[in-house]
Amino acid sequence: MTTQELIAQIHKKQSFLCIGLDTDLDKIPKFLLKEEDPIFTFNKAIIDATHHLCVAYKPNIAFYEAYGVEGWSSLRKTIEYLNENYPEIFTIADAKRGDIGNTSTRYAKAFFEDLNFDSITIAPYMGKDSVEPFLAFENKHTILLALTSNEGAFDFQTKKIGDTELYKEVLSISTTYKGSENLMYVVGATKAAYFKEIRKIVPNSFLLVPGVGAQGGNLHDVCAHGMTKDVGLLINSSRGIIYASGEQNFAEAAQQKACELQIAMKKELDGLHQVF
Ligand SMILES: O=c1ccn([C@@H]2O[C@H](COP(=O)(O)O)[C@@H](O)[C@H]2O)c(=O)[nH]1
Repeated sequence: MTTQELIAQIHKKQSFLCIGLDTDLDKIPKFLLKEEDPIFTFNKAIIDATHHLCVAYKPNIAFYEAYGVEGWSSLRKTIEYLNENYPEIFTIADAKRGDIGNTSTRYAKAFFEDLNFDSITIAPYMGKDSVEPFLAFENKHTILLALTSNEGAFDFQTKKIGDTELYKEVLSISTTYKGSENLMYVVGATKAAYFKEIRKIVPNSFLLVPGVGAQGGNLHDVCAHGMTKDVGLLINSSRGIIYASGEQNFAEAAQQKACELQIAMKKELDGLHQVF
């Protein structure tokens, strides 16, 4: 999917919501456990109930790998279901990969070619030759971890190298990579105070923003400092939406939570149109 197609979807749906499919057998409604593939059954119901309210889904790969071959099969069914039934949806493999060049190429082939995701999250720690293999894929997007939502982000990411914080170096150096027009960045909603600085370095890039809801980040604060004229934000919520209910009505409850976020996002978009 191109960035322009993603922007068009955001305007059409008046939403920049990304729903995280962190599907955990210990948390899904118990009655689903008798299904042949409970993870896919759960994901399909969530997707069918919420696809009109969001522009992206983000399966976190750890939740699938944890169940071995069966988990990987549920992941494959989920991405195939999305691509076949909702091709307008932007898909994110939250895999946090990155390795020496030839290994990164295999990761890229796994997620972009075999599974046909639109994008993947990548750890930037190994630098240029670990990231550029992902950027070589046309109309695929590489989402670099810049300033993450967790407390441990302060261990390294905000430490200074000379006069500059590490996360700022990640942002500015990565813009020099070949194919950098396909870069997006992860910035936690819990780090709203940093968005202004981040926008000085990457004024137009899309930011994937996890951390609203369960982690305490605030949508309005993120939008106030992070929005661009093309919106430039994908706000992720996982547990806050998909586990809204553990009962028979789990999909309706997820729809209700997604709807609340979409309404809040529409308000932010209305505000944006008054500015630009
Ligand atoms: O900085 C980061 C990077 C990734 N994540 C992931 O996003 C979701 C957040 O889930 P919630 O339930 O909405 O808190 C999850 O998959 C994380 O691994 C992040 O939280 N922060």
